[in-house]
Amino acid sequence: MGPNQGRKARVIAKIKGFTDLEQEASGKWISVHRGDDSGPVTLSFGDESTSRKESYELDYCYDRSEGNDLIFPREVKPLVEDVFSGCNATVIASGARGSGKTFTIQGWEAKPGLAVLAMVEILSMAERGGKLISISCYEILKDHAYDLLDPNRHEVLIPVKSIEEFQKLYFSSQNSHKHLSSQNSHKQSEKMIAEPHQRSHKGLIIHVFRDEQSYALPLGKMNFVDLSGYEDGRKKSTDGVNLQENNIINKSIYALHNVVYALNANESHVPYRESKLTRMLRDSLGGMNKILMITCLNSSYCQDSLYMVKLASRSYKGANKIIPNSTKKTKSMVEPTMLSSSSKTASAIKTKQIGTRSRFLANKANVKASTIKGRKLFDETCNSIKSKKASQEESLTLEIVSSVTEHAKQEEERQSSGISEAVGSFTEDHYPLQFSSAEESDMLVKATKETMLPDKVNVTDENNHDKATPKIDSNCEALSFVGADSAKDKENTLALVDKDESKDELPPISTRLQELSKNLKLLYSSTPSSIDILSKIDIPSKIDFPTDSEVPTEILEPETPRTPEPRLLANDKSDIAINSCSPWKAFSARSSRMKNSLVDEYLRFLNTASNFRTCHGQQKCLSFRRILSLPSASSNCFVNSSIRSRSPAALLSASYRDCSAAACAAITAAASSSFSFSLPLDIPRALFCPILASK
Ligand SMILES: Nc1ncnc2c1ncn2[C@@H]1O[C@H](COP(=O)(O)OP(=O)(O)OP(=O)(O)O)[C@@H](O)[C@H]1O
Repeated sequence: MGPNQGRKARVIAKIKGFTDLEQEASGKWISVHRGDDSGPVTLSFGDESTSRKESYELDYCYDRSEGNDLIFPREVKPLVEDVFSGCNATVIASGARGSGKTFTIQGWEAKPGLAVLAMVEILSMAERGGKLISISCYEILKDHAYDLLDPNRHEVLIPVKSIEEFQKLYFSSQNSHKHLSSQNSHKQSEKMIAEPHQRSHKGLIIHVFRDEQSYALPLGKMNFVDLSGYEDGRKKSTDGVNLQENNIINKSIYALHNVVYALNANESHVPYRESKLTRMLRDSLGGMNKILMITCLNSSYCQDSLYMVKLASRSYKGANKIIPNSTKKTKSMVEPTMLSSSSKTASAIKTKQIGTRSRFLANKANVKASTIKGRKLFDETCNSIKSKKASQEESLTLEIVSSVTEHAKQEEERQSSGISEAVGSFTEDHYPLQFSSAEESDMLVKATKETMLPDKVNVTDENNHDKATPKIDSNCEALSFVGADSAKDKENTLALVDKDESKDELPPISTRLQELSKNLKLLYSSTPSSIDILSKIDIPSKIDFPTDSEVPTEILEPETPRTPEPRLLANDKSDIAINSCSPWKAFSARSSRMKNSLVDEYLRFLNTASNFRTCHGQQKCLSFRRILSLPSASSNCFVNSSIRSRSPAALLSASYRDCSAAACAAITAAASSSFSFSLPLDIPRALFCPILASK
């Protein structure tokens, strides 16, 4: 409804209707001050017992008496229409425990939730337009994604033709998660059964397909996410959910808000990699896609609701980004998890680590500050078990770090190394791989150690280019590693690695970082955003390229560090920096050698993406052209398998987003011949030859 003033996400609240009990027990603690009907609104919280008054601004707030029948036509129906025009839309309900998230998203038969109302609308629109609909449901439990519709947890899309069918699938899937999860292990199964309210994030994806041919490549899709309730970590858990689980749940909530904040603030860096959920939703959150964040608020006094509205308000404003535990200012947001532990061992370890880290940072901050920022040294993963003492020490450390970092920033600006942007944007925005296990992170640390050595990051060495490329990748991955429980330890390890290296009389870290920065810049300069567009280049008119509006903006940005061939970077003479307007033009402007190389690389990629299967396990013929003209084709239709096994479909769409625009252009050009191919992919190089010859 109301204008979003250029922001990507609309952030609203819904105050849960009073139950009889609540009405008796407490007065009205939330007041909504509306200007006009389109918002924004100010929410005031008055807690009579503490005479506390706080106000927060949001796009809009639905009061107790305003239900889904009002919210749907005003907020969700327009998003359904967007989905049919090729956008993805995401509706997220977050809030404290029992604040009405499930009521809002799912509802029940007599009072359907927004997802059900959306499905009714989508089905009737699909019927009118001859479209196909499928759904998939997933659950994120302890940062692992599970498919709720498949007992074997393989990715599955269920075609849906009627609302009855949908309700049967959807409601049973929402109830099936305990059963499904219980298959994990006997032990866990017992636990699940014993805990009737096991907390997990639940998501529904409604995919809209143009026709049968495009099955597996949705025209658009609509996500509904029921985010488990935020819970103050200091409180004794009421449902057996332990502190660690609480932290994981809260971490996803922070991560999602950080992403929404970054999108609303139009930040160049969007921290999608902070949680499994944000990684999964990634292709539905950026670009032209739509987001509706609904913060559900308890109708009677609830401290957790207050935390949630603070988060929502920050996301709304796109200011004061929440980096839990990173500054004194944001400390209140993470206090619950910081202060709740009584583990002395953990405290001692933590204290030691903090000491080491603070000493390290004090010594190295003037050269490492931007890298630290890129790695989110103090994200919520640091809010692990610790004692009060440890948290006090940490806050002291944080103050030190924050001032040192500030100093380092200034220093860094003087040196204009540019490493921050390079590392930051490579690592999180543009690198979709996930590293969640301790082994993976160990490998990454090892890789980082190797790649930090300047003699091993010689991207200009023609002979070594094959070796150099993966090392640069590993380096970026390692630097970006955040989110796993061991992140902090790994960061400390990194610190020690640096320290040890300096003992061996290697060049100082500043020199090495500069070297790395230089190399990253070289990589950047090879990507199409910085390639001169030769306007005179003759583009064959028969080629049917995606229009600029069809091409996601990400494509035009410097993306995955994997794609460019270092050997070519050094030799390609056309590195003249002008922003490109389309991948094709960027590609055309390249030397034939570069084109050849990119095509080779892309073919290699596609040809290794074998065993592509549709949701029903049957190989299908897909129009290559369609894949390309639908760049937003979603990996989320394979959402779970993309997380677990990186299905070729997910890889394919990810590659379209993330590989260099030039490589995409090669494919786009090839697609102009409208050929189709059967998967598993085996694309002969000959397909590209005419295009290369014509250039
Ligand atoms: N708008 C509303 N009007 C009246 N009752 C409501 C409303 N929303 C929720 N409730 C009731 O409040 C209770 C909690 O709601 P719900 O289960 O939707 O909360 P939740 O946030 O999903 O909880 P959890 O965090 O445990 O998943 C339910 O009994 C539900 O029927």
